[in-house]
Amino acid sequence: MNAPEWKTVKEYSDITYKKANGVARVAFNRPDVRNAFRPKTTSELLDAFHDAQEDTSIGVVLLSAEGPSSKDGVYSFCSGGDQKARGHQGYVGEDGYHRLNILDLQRMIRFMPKAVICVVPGWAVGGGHSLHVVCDMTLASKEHAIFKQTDADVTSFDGGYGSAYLAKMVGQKRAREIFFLGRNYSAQEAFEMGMVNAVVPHEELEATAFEWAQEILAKSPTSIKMLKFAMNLTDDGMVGQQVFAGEATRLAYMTEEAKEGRDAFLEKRKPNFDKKWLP
Ligand SMILES: CC(C)(COP(=O)(O)OP(=O)(O)OC[C@H]1O[C@@H](n2cnc3c(N)ncnc32)[C@H](O)[C@@H]1OP(=O)(O)O)[C@@H](O)C(=O)NCCC(=O)NCCSC(=O)c1cc(O)c2ccccc2c1O
Repeated sequence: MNAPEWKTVKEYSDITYKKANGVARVAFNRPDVRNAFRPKTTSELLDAFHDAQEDTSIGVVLLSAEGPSSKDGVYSFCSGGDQKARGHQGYVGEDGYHRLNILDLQRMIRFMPKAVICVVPGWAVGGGHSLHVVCDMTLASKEHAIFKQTDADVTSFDGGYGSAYLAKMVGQKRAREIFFLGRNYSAQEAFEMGMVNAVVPHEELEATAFEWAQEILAKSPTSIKMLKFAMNLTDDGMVGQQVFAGEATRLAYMTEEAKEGRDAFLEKRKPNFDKKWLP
């Protein structure tokens, strides 16, 4: 497969954002602090993800990271919330407000009607670990990826997707070990636990993610969207039902029956549903 011709969509300070061949690549770009996120980082991520969601030519989003660190050559995906930006009630942005807006990004990833692949070139820690959990799939660098949960070291706890959903993925005992002990796990160990889809040689990581994206893009967009929402549904309660049902409503709107209902209202007449009670 030819190398993608990435085109920068928009310049940001804390992330990079590019597109090529139906794929959007959103990447952390603070490698010298292991790609820790501050509120500005998260706002930029939300902006880029919103653009990718709205762009009908985009079917897959890669959430990745730039690197390595210019200080010591270490690769990272994301080390979670920037502890230097952490204030009394959350992470403090330039506007002085305290935020936990990474949870907004988690929901955006979870509910966006497109596949999101997490590309982990190095450390995936704390809130960075939770982000990989909430993505639809994860590809990890064989040589450099390390998965670690430090929430219990810094009095934080992702009580939603980061932990409870992780437990559905790797099992209760493993999830508790990951959070309670905060150990390092290699890409291979994460794969064996069921939280990584493939362990990829570092040099091939980005190309492999792009190939996986191309395979998904060859499928039916409606099927991918409905499958994602169907798999989310049982874990997302009423919101999951709402998201799935919203798409079912969209499909119903496309029927002749729905057009008749709309037209009858606009023409101030009774609808003629023509007794199409299909078996
Ligand atoms: C990631 C590490 C394990 C890497 O260790 P290593 O030894 O390789 O590197 P250093 O520790 O020397 O780090 C290099 C350099 O980067 C800076 N840095 C690294 N991580 C962060 C960070 N998270 N914030 C700020 N700065 C960071 C480090 O200070 C060094 O800088 P120098 O100037 O000295 O060069 C290790 O770095 C590590 O353990 N990092 C911290 C991981 C962490 O605890 N993250 C926060 C977890 S909590 C969280 O992320 C979180 C955020 C939310 O918004 C939530 C919202 C709602 C619920 C839960 C949330 C949540 O859990």
